[in-house]
Amino acid sequence: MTKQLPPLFRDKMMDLLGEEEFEQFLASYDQARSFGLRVNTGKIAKADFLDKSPFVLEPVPWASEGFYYEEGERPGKHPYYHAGLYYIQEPSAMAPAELLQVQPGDKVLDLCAAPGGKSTQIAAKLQGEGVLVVNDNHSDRVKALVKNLEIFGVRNAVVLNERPERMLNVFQSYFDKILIDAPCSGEGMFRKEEDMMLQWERHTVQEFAGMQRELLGQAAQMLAPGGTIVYSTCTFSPEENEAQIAEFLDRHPAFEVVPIERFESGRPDFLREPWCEEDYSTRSREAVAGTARLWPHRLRGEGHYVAVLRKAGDAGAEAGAGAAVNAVAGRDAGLKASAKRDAGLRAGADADFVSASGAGPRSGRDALRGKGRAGTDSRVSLEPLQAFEDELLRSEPFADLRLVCYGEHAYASPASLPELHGLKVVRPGWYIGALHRGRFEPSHALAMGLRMLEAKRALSLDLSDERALRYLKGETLEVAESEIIRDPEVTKAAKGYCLVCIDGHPVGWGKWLDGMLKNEYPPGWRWT
Ligand SMILES: C[S@@+](CC[C@H](N)C(=O)[O-])C[C@H]1O[C@@H](n2cnc3c(N)ncnc32)[C@H](O)[C@@H]1O
Repeated sequence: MTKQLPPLFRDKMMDLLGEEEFEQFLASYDQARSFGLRVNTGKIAKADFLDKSPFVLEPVPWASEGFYYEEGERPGKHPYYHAGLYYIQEPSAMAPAELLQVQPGDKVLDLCAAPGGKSTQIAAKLQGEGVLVVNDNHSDRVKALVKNLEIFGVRNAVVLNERPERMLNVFQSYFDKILIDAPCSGEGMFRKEEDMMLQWERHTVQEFAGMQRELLGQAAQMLAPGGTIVYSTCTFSPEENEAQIAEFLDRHPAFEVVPIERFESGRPDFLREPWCEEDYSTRSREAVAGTARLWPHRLRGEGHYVAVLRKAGDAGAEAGAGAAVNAVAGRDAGLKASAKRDAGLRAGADADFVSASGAGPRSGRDALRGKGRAGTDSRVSLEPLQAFEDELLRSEPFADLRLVCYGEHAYASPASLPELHGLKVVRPGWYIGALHRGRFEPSHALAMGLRMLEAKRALSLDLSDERALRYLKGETLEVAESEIIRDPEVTKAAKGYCLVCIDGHPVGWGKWLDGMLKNEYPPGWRWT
């Protein structure tokens, strides 16, 4: 494979690394790559997953929920994948979100998020508490992002399809933590995706450097005092890495680098002609030594670069800097309800694609449960949704969220979110379902975000039950009434919607009637 590397790239790496290290670097292209998956601790405790994992797993040292699996395994072809129990992710790519040190309750922005690898990692760390805003400016890639968040069962995420400069007014100094997993020339992915080599040219590095500079400046404006930005790329070029950070520090004196100790350090010595400017301040030049390089010849993963940047601010927000960034915190608890907030109902906008073209949803006064129904300005009655909740849901999964209707579509949105005036909103929150002609049709996202115990009617198929795969293929199933799990005190009838689970993990809806389960698994998600 070394022969296929673009000659200009080889020459540049030789110049940067020097002959001896360059040989080691080059040799890595002929070595086997590593494969990784990350457990969704928003759905299952890590220990429980390891108990039932069908794969041989080995921990990724820098990611609390990350594991290597062996080449030849096919984790994407397993019912647990459809249950959202893990995400398949290249091991080095697990480092940036880990270094962001997300805590439940944080307000987090994933600025370049599609297809959502790192968004799902952040979501698991939030454990359903706080706000996750994910954005990507590419409309097709956003679809994969939405799907990955849904399969992961994320309840507190908002999905935008925006140019970051349009987000500045709404989110000025709003976020505690921001991840910029920047678009880049992808040199670190040459071994994993050989096509990347064909696209690589010297000028692409310069183009990406321009975009990265803008993204860093925009993120700085959306970050609260005391907040943290993690900047990452999957490329080696210093123009996109150390030079970005040095220039950013020179322009933003309120920021400093929080040193990362776990990996090889960033390279101030790469800040030289002909690759980079040379006139950075001493502070900035020295600071890039605290950023990190993940080299494929030094660890089991592909090439990445990561920098952790802290904005000056109040002491509370700054606590945990420094050493804390090197700790790997594992949290295996399930989704937890955060402090009760006012669940004000908003209703009214009429677009199917949820795009706040100035107006946005209108506010009503009342909450759905126990405090009334839609506000007087609503054109959509929420009664069918309430009836569904009464019939099917044991918990109050929307209690801490704000119900929002866009046309017929109901979402549960993080309550503390600012108004998203004028932004292209793909998902204003957890998609609950459609209110149509006096009926409520629960969404697949609702099923994926629930726990089996939250449903008053459920069916749990064993992994070994041939009906588990048949369900995922979209087939109608024979299901005896006695198999429908329900509390006779609460739900006497087996008839109607039922949360279908595999080994106790929700995979979708079915409708039971007279010994048959009508399959509600969405066609686009089916096992093929
Ligand atoms: C490296 S990929 C992100 C991968 C993602 N973080 C993950 O872990 O799955 C970079 C993404 O940035 C998006 N992008 C490029 N320019 C952007 C911009 N100006 N604003 C927002 N997103 C952008 C691309 O569409 C692409 O999906």
